[in-house]
Amino acid sequence: MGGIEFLKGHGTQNDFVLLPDPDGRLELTEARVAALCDRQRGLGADGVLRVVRSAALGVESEGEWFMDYRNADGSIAEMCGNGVRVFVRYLVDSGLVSERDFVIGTRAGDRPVRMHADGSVTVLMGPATITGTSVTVVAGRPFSGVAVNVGNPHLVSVAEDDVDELDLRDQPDFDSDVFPEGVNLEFINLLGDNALKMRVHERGVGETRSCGTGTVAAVAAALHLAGTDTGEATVDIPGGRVVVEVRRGSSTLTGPAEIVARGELDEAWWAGLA
Ligand SMILES: N[C@@H](CCC[C@H](N)C(=O)O)C(=O)O
Repeated sequence: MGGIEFLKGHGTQNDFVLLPDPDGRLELTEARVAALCDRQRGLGADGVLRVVRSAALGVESEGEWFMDYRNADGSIAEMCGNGVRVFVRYLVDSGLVSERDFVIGTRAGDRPVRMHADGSVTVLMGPATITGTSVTVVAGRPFSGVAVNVGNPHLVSVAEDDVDELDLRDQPDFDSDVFPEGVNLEFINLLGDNALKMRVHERGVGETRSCGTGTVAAVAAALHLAGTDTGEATVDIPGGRVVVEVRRGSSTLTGPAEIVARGELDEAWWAGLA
């Protein structure tokens, strides 16, 4: 029996293990995802992208391929903006998709995508919906924020000081009445000239070097605070830069996507994790 194929990739240093599983045969348990993502006892990643045919999961989608995304702790999330770009890069590079414009199925719904000649990818991210306000506490310091849903939940706080100064090693507190399923927490500086700087503490992961849905939420929140719902901005995250456009009822995310390695998992190790 052949081993289990994997690839490693990242989008602005939000990194993923990809598991090609076209027919949906892999038994992807929480324990296996957590072990794969562990940077000491596994390959190390912020999340897992299982590459599976929508039909194999019985998912209704215009897209042939479904992004089955899992957070590093094994939890399931609706959507991953950086993950979609890496997923697209893999599908095109491997010849599984021959078009440059196509649709990916996700738990948040279908996401139309376009892969550009330089390997970067634009994703139509759907609406970024402002759902209210809430407060998060980082190392005893409260930050009020704007709650935004981009398929998954976010709370975006504008920081007065440089976001580089924040200590995001521990899970910041948040209001679990407002976010019963947990929340991704973004902290931004408004740089002017349609530019933001952002750091993020992701649900199910911890601090990451980028979060695509988070950058869309950040731009939507910044526009909302400026009294509008339409605009474009660059977002600098520790792992690089993306470009976000927000319109009423829709948004796009454009950024790089890289595949860096491929190999086979050890079958005995995998079997021992079940
Ligand atoms: N890194 C992702 C978001 C992944 C899901 C998130 N942690 C959640 O639980 O909602 C991105 O690039 O969007």
